[in-house]
Amino acid sequence: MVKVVVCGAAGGIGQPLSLLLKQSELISHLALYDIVNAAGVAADLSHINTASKVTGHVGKDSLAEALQGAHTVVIPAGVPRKPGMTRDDLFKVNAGIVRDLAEACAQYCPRAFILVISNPVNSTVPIVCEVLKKANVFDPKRVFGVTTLDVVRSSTFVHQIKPQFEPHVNRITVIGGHSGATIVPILSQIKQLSFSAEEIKALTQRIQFGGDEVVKAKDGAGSATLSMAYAGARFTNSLLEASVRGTRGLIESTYVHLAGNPGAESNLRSTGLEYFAQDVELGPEGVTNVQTLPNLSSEEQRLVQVAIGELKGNIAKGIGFVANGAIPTSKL
Ligand SMILES: NC(=O)C1=CN([C@@H]2O[C@H](COP(=O)(O)OP(=O)(O)OC[C@H]3O[C@@H](n4cnc5c(N)ncnc54)[C@H](O)[C@@H]3O)[C@@H](O)[C@H]2O)C=CC1
Ligand SMILES: O=C([O-])CC(=O)C(=O)O
Repeated sequence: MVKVVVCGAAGGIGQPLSLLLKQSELISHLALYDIVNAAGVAADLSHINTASKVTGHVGKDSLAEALQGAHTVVIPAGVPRKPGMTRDDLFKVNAGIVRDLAEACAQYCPRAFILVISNPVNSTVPIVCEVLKKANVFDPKRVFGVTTLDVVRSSTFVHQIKPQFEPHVNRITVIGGHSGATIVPILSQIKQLSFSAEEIKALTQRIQFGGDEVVKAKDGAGSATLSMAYAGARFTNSLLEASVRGTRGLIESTYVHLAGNPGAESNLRSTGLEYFAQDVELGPEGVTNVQTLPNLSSEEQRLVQVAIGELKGNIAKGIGFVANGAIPTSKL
């Protein structure tokens, strides 16, 4: 039974995510932190008749109290996209928010698992890792970029064109990162069904740009929140199952720091990247094993090369932000 902290708990993702986590029997204390409204959300959730205690913490002065003793910190803090924006456009606001939260984690809960939802994930995860490295508390097994929504969408969209594919049972590996062309679903893994080249192309495109569908439909009111809360709760629950209950063999696709993670050597060599999303086995200490990349079709290999090109820049931007404290002027 552990303490889990949600940073950004009053937001569009934070509220339903906290609601879903309130249902976990592995959480004894759910601490909700935000710069606004966290007390109200906590009071509301605290009436739900599950055993966990819920506390609300509003504003920077209460961040230490929120984080102390945390087993896991989930971070959906920051601004979402509006139509016409890329995830990278969020960097100038969210980079500083995520850096400050990571600095507080380094100080108050240096051994906590940190799950990063705030976009652009391809850059915010490097920001968290660089902050923890600077503070000498970095353990690559304990920091995760939450890319589960891409996995959730993959199963759903495949089911929509192949109803015999059960979306709740069949998991599809998604590798690369979490934005547009960096999202590479490995549809060639689905051996039980056949797809035409056109179907694969359309599905891949829809999965890569699934976030845009929601941004467009919400028409200025933000991006995916409910499906993201579901995906975030799924990843958090998998990690808690593996680390608290000790369940073995739990695998999720997630964006992690490769060097220093068990099993990551071959991915490090094949991608040449410091960070990459792929299937990871979870265990008591976080990452137990980074799985070797599955066999890829020639089209998937091409997509991975495109993803690598884009990821390089995203990663460098996150690392540079922590090193220099500055946002590249071209993006201001
Ligand atoms: N990883 C993924 O797959 C996905 C990521 N996202 C990202 O999640 C983030 C949050 O999205 P929404 O919940 O829709 O946004 P939102 O605007 O509804 O909520 C964000 C919350 O963060 C809070 N916040 C702002 N600065 C903070 C700080 N310094 N400390 C703590 N809390 C702070 C705000 O007060 C607000 O309550 C966005 O960056 C969005 O792009 C969204 C969907 C999927
Ligand atoms: O599209 C966005 O900006 C939010 C997000 O990451 C997603 O829905 O996958």
